[in-house]
Amino acid sequence: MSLSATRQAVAAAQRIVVKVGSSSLTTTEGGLDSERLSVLVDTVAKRVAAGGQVVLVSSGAIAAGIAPMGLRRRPKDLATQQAAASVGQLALAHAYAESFARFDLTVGQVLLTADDVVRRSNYRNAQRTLNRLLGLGVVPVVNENDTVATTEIRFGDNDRLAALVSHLVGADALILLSDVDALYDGDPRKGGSKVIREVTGAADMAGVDAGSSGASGLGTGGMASKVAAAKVACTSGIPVLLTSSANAESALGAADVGTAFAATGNRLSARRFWLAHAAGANGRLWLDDGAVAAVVKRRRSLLAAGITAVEGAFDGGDVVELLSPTGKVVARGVVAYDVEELPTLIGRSTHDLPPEQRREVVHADDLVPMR
Ligand SMILES: Nc1ncnc2c1ncn2[C@@H]1O[C@H](COP(=O)(O)OP(=O)(O)O)[C@@H](O)[C@H]1O
Ligand SMILES: N[C@@H](CCC(=O)OP(=O)(O)O)C(=O)O
Repeated sequence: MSLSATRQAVAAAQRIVVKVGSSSLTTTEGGLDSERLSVLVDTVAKRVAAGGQVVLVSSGAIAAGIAPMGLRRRPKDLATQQAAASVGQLALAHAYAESFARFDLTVGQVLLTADDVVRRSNYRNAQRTLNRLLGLGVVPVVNENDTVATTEIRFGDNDRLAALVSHLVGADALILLSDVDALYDGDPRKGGSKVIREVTGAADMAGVDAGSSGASGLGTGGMASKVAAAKVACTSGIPVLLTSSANAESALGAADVGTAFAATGNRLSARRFWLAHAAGANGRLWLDDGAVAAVVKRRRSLLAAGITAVEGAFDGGDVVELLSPTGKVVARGVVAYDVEELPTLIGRSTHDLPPEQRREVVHADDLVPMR
């Protein structure tokens, strides 16, 4: 069987982000499964020994804290989740350090909050640290900084975090390891679903039901968050392989398992990636069809004439979403006006406006179309 170009790219990747979910590292009673963890470490160490650089984005802090804290199930309230993560992250980092030491490999713990990638200055800081760790031959083990992240500033799921980290480190591939061997057209727990081997564009995803965030017992993200994360990575030029942690050896070897998502877009600059995926949007601009075509197809700046409505609380310099007449987010960009200024300008052509208000509402350089 000849491998698709995506799988060949994953197999040949030099710098790889591997994301592993809680369900792959912990027992159903809620404690670390050291045996499965060490099998994963064996596989990662093998790839490093072969000259690869691996960033491990590992979930499992909350789940690993359940048993040591004497809890019987995953806590539902944020404070207890954070307490569990505080206990569990220590156990997780310790287990990785011990396990990688079998191969004389050092691990470095990197705990990130959403702010660390949403704010541009923090983004560059995290980028520098991760690059330095990799350059020094250390295996970075990344997780969300659960103990301090509040509901408002959470990534919420590590699949998204892994996609953002992939871009941050300029990864050649992202491997998402879960408890299911591939993406199916419906939840495989229900039976009768068909496996999807390759995703090369939106057409391959038509009719796929990945659930909302229907996670299994210990995870949080579910398949929908993996699909969303795969989209973030591959539309930014990074191919993705999704499979089970039981298939990790093949995933990091011949890449002949699971579902492969082809890189559909080009690598974005740090600024454009931040604009497209990381920055929080403070408002929404509704566009007419002509403006959608100008912005998305012809890559023009957005002018006041093509805007039909404005929502949100934003100042000039904030990030906003640009919506089509049907409400689809077609682009994101940095708006040049405060929200109060726009209502009197929208729908009017530039030459009808006073000279000081003739500048573009979103300049083409500050605008990224979304697929
Ligand atoms: N279309 C689908 N294809 C594959 N798995 C699906 C699909 N829809 C829902 N799922 C479920 O999503 C689960 C994986 O998500 P999750 O439990 O969050 O994993 P992890 O802890 O590895 O992040 C699988 O166990 C599977 O039952
Ligand atoms: N940061 C959390 C995990 C969040 C998460 O996305 O979990 P999962 O769906 O298992 O990848 C933790 O370490 O428990």
